[in-house]
Amino acid sequence: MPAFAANLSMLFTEADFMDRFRLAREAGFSAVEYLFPYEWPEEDLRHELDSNGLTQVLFNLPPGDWNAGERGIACLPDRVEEFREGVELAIRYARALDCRRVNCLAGIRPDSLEESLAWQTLVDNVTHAAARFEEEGMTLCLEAINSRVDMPGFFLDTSARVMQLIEAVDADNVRLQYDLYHMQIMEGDLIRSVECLLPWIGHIQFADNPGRHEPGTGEINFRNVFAALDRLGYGGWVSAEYRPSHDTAASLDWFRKGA
Ligand SMILES: O=C(O)C(=O)[C@H](O)CO
Ligand SMILES: [Mg+2]
Repeated sequence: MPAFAANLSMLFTEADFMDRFRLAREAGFSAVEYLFPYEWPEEDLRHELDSNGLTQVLFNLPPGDWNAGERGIACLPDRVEEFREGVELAIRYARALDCRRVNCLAGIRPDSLEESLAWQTLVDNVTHAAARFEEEGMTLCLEAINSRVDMPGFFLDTSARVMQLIEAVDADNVRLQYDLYHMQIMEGDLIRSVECLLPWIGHIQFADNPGRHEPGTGEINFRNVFAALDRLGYGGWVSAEYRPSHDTAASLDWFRKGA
């Protein structure tokens, strides 16, 4: 079975955020991720990781105003300074949490923004972030997110688009974050895609589709997908990023039984 991590922004939400680390450990996880660490002091997060023996595998760069609907600012030309400040803040947290991987959300392109300008801004921002991360021994992940259900207008919505960006940036520490849920919606053909893209995949997440719930609630054959990851020799983390259909404990059958 792959090495599984729990996404604390979606799992264990029955409890306050700081209590979710303990719940993840008690459920048998050795690693966690969550959307953003920035509203908590680094030392408090570090304490939860240490006292529960957990590894932090991923978080995201600051996304702009999340509550106002922003989903990253990397493609927005009038936000470059803010993006760069976010890179430095993320590095501070990554050092404190000993987290080697940070995801960059491309953002939603407003209709008024020309596609070529959004693309060039994204290439420049990712190039900058990758260079800073390289100095820190960190990997920059780029996630393709579905623009059909969850994030209409998201600028990077296919694996091909992310691969185009990885090629344009041409840095050794930039990788594709392959989320099985988003890719099932946009592309399907999951096992063959992972096989083709494997050398560029830096992180994997999953939820079933439709509904974005736990394995077994939808159409993805997780037993076969996880077996394929093993067969292909994928050595990275595979994070459970789903909304439990009832409560978290009841949603973890896939984990207890190995999908
Ligand atoms: O939504 C997802 O799939 C993610 O992984 C991002 O971290 C946040 O939207
Ligand atoms: Mg994801």
